Amino acid sequence: MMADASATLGTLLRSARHRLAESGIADAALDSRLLVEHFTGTTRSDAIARPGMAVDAGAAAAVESALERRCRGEPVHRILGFREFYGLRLSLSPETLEPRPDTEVLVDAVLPFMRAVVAREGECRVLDLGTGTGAIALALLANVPEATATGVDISDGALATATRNAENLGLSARFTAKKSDWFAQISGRYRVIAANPPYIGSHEIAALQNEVRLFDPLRALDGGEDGLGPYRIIAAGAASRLEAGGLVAVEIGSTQRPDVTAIFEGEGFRLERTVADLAGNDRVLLFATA
Ligand SMILES: C[S@@+](CC[C@H](N)C(=O)[O-])C[C@H]1O[C@@H](n2cnc3c(N)ncnc32)[C@H](O)[C@@H]1O
Repeated sequence: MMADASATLGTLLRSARHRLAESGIADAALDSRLLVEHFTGTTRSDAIARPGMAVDAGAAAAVESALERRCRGEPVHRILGFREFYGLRLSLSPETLEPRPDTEVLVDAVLPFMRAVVAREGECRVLDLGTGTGAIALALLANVPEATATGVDISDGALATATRNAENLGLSARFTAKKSDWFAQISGRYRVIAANPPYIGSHEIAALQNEVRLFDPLRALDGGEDGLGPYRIIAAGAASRLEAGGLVAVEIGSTQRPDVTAIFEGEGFRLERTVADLAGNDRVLLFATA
């Protein structure tokens, strides 16, 4: 499909879907709709009510270039530059992991605890280790107006993106971005320590899907030789940064529950709860001090 000065929204949507399907893109219908809507500035309602509306040549050319990127395997949200997480629109950058729906399970698991703390004490301090786009911290803040959060990352680019996301969402007064190698620069105590650390074994990276391996930053994926290195550091440092009665919530790979539990138990924690993701896999572990 070439940019066409006489394109209408309906023809553009149809040819975009056809083009992605022919290239073997699994979600051709959804991806084509997301790309066309975004780059033409239209909505689903426009597509239904006004399929004959003209699309100017600039917008059609932008759609064309987005489709080329998608056909070459770039994930649709990387092309859009943002992704929805827990109802929040988060900007992405090359230094940030694209937040995943599985991580929303961690937010769901922590929110009731935070609300109970706020009901008793009027505040709740959260530390989000490896914050990336700020996804976990910002979703928690958006849903608990009395809470504050510090988002830690080792990547300057990720911290810049998290800061921008906090500003765009009106949460920056309660969010602090902090550069730190896990706990190295963290001195205070927090009621909740949350982390979705890199947890893929270094030798498994080569076998990941291209969309992950080529577009998510390696630093967000690689958990060292056995994928457990970050958990060992986080478990070892958590007790001295946790307030009394605090909670540690970590996302895990689907087979890592026994290993991660043993690591935390070895540091004096007790497994409170295992939470499954939408596919039924173990995905989040909640620990309290024993
Ligand atoms: C799997 S991503 C999670 C991002 C975000 N929390 C989410 O759930 O979408 C892991 C994050 O940990 C960060 N990270 C990796 N090594 C780190 C370290 N030594 N100290 C702090 N953050 C680190 C990466 O830059 C990345 O943003």
